[in-house]
Amino acid sequence: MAKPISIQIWNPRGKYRVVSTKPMPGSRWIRLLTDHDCRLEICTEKKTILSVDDILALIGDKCDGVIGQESKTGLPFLFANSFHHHSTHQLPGDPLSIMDGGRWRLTVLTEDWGETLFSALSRAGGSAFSNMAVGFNNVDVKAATKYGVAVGNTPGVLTETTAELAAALSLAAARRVVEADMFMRAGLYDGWLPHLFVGNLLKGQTVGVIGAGRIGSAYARMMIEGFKMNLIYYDLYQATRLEKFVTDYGQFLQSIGEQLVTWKRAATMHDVLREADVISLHPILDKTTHHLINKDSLSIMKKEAILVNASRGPVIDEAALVEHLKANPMFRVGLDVFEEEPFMKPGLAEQKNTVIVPHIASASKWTREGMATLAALNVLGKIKGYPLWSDPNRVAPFLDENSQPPTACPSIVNGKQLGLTTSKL
Ligand SMILES: NC(=O)C1=CN([C@@H]2O[C@H](COP(=O)(O)OP(=O)(O)OC[C@H]3O[C@@H](n4cnc5c(N)ncnc54)[C@H](O)[C@@H]3O)[C@@H](O)[C@H]2O)C=CC1
Ligand SMILES: O=C(O)C(=O)CO
Repeated sequence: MAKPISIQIWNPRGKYRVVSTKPMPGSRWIRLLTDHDCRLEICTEKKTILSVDDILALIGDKCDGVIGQESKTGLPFLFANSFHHHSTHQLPGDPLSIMDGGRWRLTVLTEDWGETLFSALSRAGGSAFSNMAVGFNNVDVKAATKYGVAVGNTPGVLTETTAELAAALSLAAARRVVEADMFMRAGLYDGWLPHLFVGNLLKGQTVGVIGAGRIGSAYARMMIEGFKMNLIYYDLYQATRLEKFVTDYGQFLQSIGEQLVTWKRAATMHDVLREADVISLHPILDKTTHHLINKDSLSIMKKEAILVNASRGPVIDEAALVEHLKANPMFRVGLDVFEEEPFMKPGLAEQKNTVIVPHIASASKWTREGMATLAALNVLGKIKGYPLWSDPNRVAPFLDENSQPPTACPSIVNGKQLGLTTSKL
């Protein structure tokens, strides 16, 4: 069995043993655990992704809870976690086979939180696991529930930060910021030209959002308030608050003599793809959203459209995207996530009509420290037998540095299945 080499131990005499598979930002999460009688072991191993064997070694014979990382794309439980019953999408052949330097090889792209790890955690006396992420497509929630392990995630604290990065990618792609920056640095600029890096004006255009949940709605508001764009969205559920916001904001604009902004809930995703000038993807990753954007869906988008993805890489068929980018030089993308992270499909990096960043959408200091705090409090709360927080989207009380957090688990995704009670707070 592979043994992780380096571990940092805090509060060695603590009664409850909690393991974190990675160092996390900030120190409040460490204090919260150690102040509550936890012995905290942080794996400081340099590997980006720990293998199942590494994590088994970390769990050992006695472990009360684990904080894990989504880290990468995370395909393993894509299909197991789906709560939706119909899909027109094909299952991928072998999601863990990736092309590396011209050879196919097997790899594990993420911490693989399935049957093996949850049964081991349960045998070690553990009942708590939390991802330091809102997405949990790397976790087999059914297996966790079977072994009585609560699965935490970190919603709310990363909504605005992630939406801001999606807005940054939209702008950078629309105005060709990266291309122009590279041109400048290469010393190619020799004076103003009428045709130099002409891009798209956003004002008055239509922004399309696919998956208008927390992040999708926050992004929509930014684009509507910032650039006075009209909205078309597709989601399985009606985004009532977002619709009301656009109606009210449109009326306000009219009252000051400016042009109205409008919203439309599309009956199908294809309506969004056909109509929108900028399309941003914000759904969860499950079997209904795997390769949602593929050769066919790309073909119905406007030739000069902008596509942004800060959700999960496999929502886009990246090989089809590369072909589309090659054939349509005025079509542009902003990508924070990739189908087989940390790799990119051949040809993507060479395309000038791309803006590509390494999965940094939630990377603001406040958000990352907050994610660490929420993940630690999910684990601590379950160990201590605290109830579930009544509204996982209202996490501010857990993040106030100057007060003790509520005695509740901020967000447990299988709380109901485990029969956990909900806090009255
Ligand atoms: N790039 C990054 O660093 C980050 C990525 N994320 C990703 O963003 C996702 C969304 O996060 P939140 O907005 O907090 O989640 P959320 O649950 O509030 O929103 C997801 C929305 O997608 C919708 N949806 C589900 N299936 C759909 C389908 N087939 N078609 C259209 N819409 C569908 C849901 O109804 C929901 O409204 C996360 O699950 C995660 O994978 C989140 C944070 C940071
Ligand atoms: O929270 C998530 O789901 C991420 O991708 C990392 O912020």
